[in-house]
Amino acid sequence: MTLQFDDFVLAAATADLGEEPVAREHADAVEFRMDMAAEPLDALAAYDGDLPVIATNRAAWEGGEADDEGRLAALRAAAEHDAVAAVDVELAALTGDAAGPATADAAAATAAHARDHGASVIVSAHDFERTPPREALARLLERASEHGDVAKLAVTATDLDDALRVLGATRAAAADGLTVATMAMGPAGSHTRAVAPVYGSRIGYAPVAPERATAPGQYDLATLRALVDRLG
Ligand SMILES: O=C1C[C@@](O)(C(=O)O)C[C@@H](O)[C@@H]1O
Repeated sequence: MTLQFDDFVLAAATADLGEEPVAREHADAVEFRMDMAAEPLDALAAYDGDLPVIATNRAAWEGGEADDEGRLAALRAAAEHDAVAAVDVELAALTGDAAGPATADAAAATAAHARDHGASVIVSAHDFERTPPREALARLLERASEHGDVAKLAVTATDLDDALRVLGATRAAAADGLTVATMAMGPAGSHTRAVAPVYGSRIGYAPVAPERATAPGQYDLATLRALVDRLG
């Protein structure tokens, strides 16, 4: 399966691919949080859903639950499944900033392997504490774009000025021709999940049920679908 990201893609974020049938009504894709799943590669092998899968194996150092040991190898194996239309690789892994040069090589090999198997590469950067200054947001989106098909930025808004900065950076990057996915985490940023697509963000993430949120401030899937459709 393929995902182009020419149009907005709403991904049901889940650790359980068994949620796909319920997600289908509202989602365009499933984000499979491999790092939060028990036997993720077995689950992918058994997957027979209709929705394309975005495979994410989020590192513990980037707010996820995966150890570095075997993390990128599992993502490479995931990319070999036909249902996997995109993989998510952390910018800090690709640059070597987080886990060193060996990880940078493995991350680049993972992105290349995904492409060889027809999967797009989403390059992501997260900040679970703050929203960096506007220039830094722009730089992160540019650097992520150099490595991937979609540059994804999820930062934490503590007030409306933070949220506005994320929307401004989204608009500027999209106007420059970058393919971006942006959102502000936390309660002050929730509305950006509905509004950022208006400014050019191409991916939204939402859990099927609010108690299974994969990040702070997410709306549930049906709510985000309704908001995005209404604003779009
Ligand atoms: O990176 C992202 C974005 C996200 O953190 C969010 O804020 O919706 C949710 C994650 O599941 C996904 O991998």
